[in-house]
Amino acid sequence: MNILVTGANGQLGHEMQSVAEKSGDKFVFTDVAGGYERLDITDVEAVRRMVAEREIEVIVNCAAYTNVDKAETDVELADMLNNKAAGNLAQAMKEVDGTLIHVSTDYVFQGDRNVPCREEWPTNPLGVYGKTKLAGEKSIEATGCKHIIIRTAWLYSKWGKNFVKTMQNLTATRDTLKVVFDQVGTPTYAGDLAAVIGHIIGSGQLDKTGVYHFSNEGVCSWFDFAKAICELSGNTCDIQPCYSEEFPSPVERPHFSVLDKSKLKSTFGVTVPYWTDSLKKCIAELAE
Ligand SMILES: NC(=O)C1=CN([C@@H]2O[C@H](COP(=O)(O)OP(=O)(O)OC[C@H]3O[C@@H](n4cnc5c(N)ncnc54)[C@H](OP(=O)(O)O)[C@@H]3O)[C@@H](O)[C@H]2O)C=CC1
Ligand SMILES: Cc1cn([C@H]2C[C@H](O)[C@@H](COP(=O)(O)OP(=O)(O)O[C@H]3O[C@@H](C)C(=O)[C@@H](O)[C@H]3O)O2)c(=O)[nH]c1=O
Repeated sequence: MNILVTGANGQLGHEMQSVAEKSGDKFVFTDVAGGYERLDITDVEAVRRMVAEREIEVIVNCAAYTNVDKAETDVELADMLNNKAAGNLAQAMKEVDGTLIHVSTDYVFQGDRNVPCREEWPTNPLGVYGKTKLAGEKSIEATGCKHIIIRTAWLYSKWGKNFVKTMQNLTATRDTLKVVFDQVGTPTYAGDLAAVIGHIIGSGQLDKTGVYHFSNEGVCSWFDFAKAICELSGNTCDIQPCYSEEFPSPVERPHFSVLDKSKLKSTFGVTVPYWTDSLKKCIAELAE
């Protein structure tokens, strides 16, 4: 199969490259930066051309606008990337009867119930990032293409910018730190998400159109996550829990966005690593 990966220079895009190395399928890795073959997903004609020339049957969309705070004032670009471009990719797949594997977020939920969020629950994003990601899901569905939308959460890896790398730096350079404990969710190691995407492709289950949830197993607050990162990195910062109000941000985030993964596990038959086990793996990789 010929598979197009967009956003190859991002966290998930990098991890998809390890998946490709172990696969018999032919992958084309693209981005707007980083020395990959150039594909701007906002350019629908360029997407169509690449799909036709490379006879693409599956697109794995790892490209997105992921700066949650900045999206509040950069609404047009966030919408262009997270919504309209997602629709472009879906349209291109519809035209060749291919499948779009797309990644969305726990931030589509308001997060005001303290039970794990299920796929069919009502959504109510609190900020521009979440709103544009939800609009992207709807744009994909509207094309009628075969699609697998995976909502994930709190993604980290050794690549790019993420909470693990930020906390490693802060806890190595500061004596004390405040981290919110009233936002609860589950971290996701991008390598585990890429492996699940590889499994879905490899097991020929691309016709199982729908929305699915995936994160690592377990539950924690950003405070607990920060404590684990600090300890596993061998740092000794005094981290104190705080309320969201004490950590100023232009955008409100969900208080409880743990994702229920039952649907993905039963549909695709995958087992999911516990969050601290995967965190240990990533921190070991970062130490190399
Ligand atoms: N990060 C997280 O915590 C979470 C992410 N997600 C979702 O998971 C997916 C992957 O996220 P992640 O790997 O962290 O994302 P990254 O921000 O690490 O990577 C996104 C990539 O897309 C590229 N890109 C930007 N504009 C374009 C464009 N016009 N055409 C093609 N590529 C472009 C970026 O390039 P450049 O850097 O040059 O802009 C970057 O390389 C996204 O859909 C995201 O919404 C879901 C939950 C949590
Ligand atoms: C750096 C820092 C952050 N925080 C808080 C801010 C925020 O509420 C929380 C996490 O910080 P971040 O900047 O990583 O948050 P954020 O960028 O909102 O992370 C989100 O990114 C998008 C792309 C997603 O899809 C989400 O799943 C989620 O991963 O920790 C502290 O309390 N203290 C600190 O020192």
